[in-house]
Amino acid sequence: MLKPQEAFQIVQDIPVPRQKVQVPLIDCLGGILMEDLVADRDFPPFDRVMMDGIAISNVMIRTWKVEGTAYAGEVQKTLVDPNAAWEIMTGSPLPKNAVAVIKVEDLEFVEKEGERWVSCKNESIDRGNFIHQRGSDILQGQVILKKGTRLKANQIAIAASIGYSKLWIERLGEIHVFSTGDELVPIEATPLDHQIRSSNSIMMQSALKHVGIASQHHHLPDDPTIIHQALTTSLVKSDILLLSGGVSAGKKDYIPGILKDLGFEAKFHKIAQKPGKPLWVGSRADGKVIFAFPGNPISTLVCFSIYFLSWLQDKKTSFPQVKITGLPAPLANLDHWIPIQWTSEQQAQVLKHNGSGDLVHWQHADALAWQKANDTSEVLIYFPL
Ligand SMILES: Nc1nc2c(c(=O)[nH]1)N[C@H]1C(S)=C(S)[C@@H](COP(=O)(O)OP(=O)(O)OC[C@H]3O[C@@H](n4cnc5c(N)ncnc54)[C@H](O)[C@@H]3O)O[C@H]1N2
Ligand code: MOO
Repeated sequence: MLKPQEAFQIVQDIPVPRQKVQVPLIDCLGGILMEDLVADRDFPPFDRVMMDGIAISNVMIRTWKVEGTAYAGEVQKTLVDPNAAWEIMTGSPLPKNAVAVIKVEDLEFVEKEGERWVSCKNESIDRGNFIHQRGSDILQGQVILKKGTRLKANQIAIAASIGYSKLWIERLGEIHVFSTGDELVPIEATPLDHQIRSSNSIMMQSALKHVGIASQHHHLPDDPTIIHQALTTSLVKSDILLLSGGVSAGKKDYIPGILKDLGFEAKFHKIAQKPGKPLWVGSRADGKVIFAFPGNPISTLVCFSIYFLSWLQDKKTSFPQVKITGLPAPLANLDHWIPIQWTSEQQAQVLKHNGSGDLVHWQHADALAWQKANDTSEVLIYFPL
């Protein structure tokens, strides 16, 4: 049977299916840019004043007559008298002939016989002071955002500043999440004695929502015809399906067979790990990918977090180490994911629980310690939850 690290690598090597779409800029976050974007003008487009204060051309004198006031949003002014100054505000174009800006905190203004004068005690005034020079960030016609860039908020701002209200991007489509099993009822239902409320799908959908991915949920009974039909319909719209339940050895564990009938090739079915042994992952020639998680809530949680989310987010999973008290004896043939809780910054203790169907005790888990088969060490690597 596959070791977790082998399974992890196989999953990482599956291409994440993405859709090519043109969407409003507000919806582009997290998408991958499909074209180079070019600066439509110099940035900044004019010599931009960086501080509220005055703009001057003579840096050798310390008192200037004020010729006028220039605000952001006004056309560029001209400093006519070489020994005079313009009062200027942050964001305004530097007046023609000015060579430096002095900030208002270093200035004193006085009114004399109907004229406004300004003086400054600074010892030296450097030319270019507080001037964000035209084209110093980028010149018109140069590539400002490269094709293939994953768009974060600051890159969305750049696209806006060069006039793109829509972009062509590659992004994840909606993920379809399926719970399966005749024993499951919706959250709001009152279960009969032999029934339980479904919790796996809302767990996965919440985690997806947290990372900004839209999903929809459907429940399926243990009926192969209905499952086959529902998955066929879903695969027309969605590139990634997440299923929980029906993948182990029970008489109604139909999922692997149905996925084969739908044209999916299993990358693997079963990993030498506990919990989560019967995880099924596969893909189809059209690039669609299905993760079918073992139904026990903790098995779904562990497989979803460790294998699926790291794949989806293209994250190199980091595995730091911690010293752990209360470890059980290692298993002979399976790697063991053990819930641990921090006792200090350096140490953690094992949480007692009743197996992978026990959501209650696992609520306190801060991380999953990875105890490899036959490994008796008390210092283990872990996966934060
Ligand atoms: N003979 C064997 N039996 C089992 C094996 C095995 O190798 N041989 N593997 C065990 C392991 S490990 C796991 S994990 C489970 C996984 O089984 P399935 O994927 O077939 O899941 P189900 O049988 O459908 O359900 C298992 C358990 O989880 C509950 N469940 C399912 N879906 C949900 C949900 N959406 N919300 C909450 N709880 C859910 C379900 O009611 C069952 O109690 O199989 C072992 N058996
Ligand atoms: O995934 Mo199973 O939890 O080992 O019961």
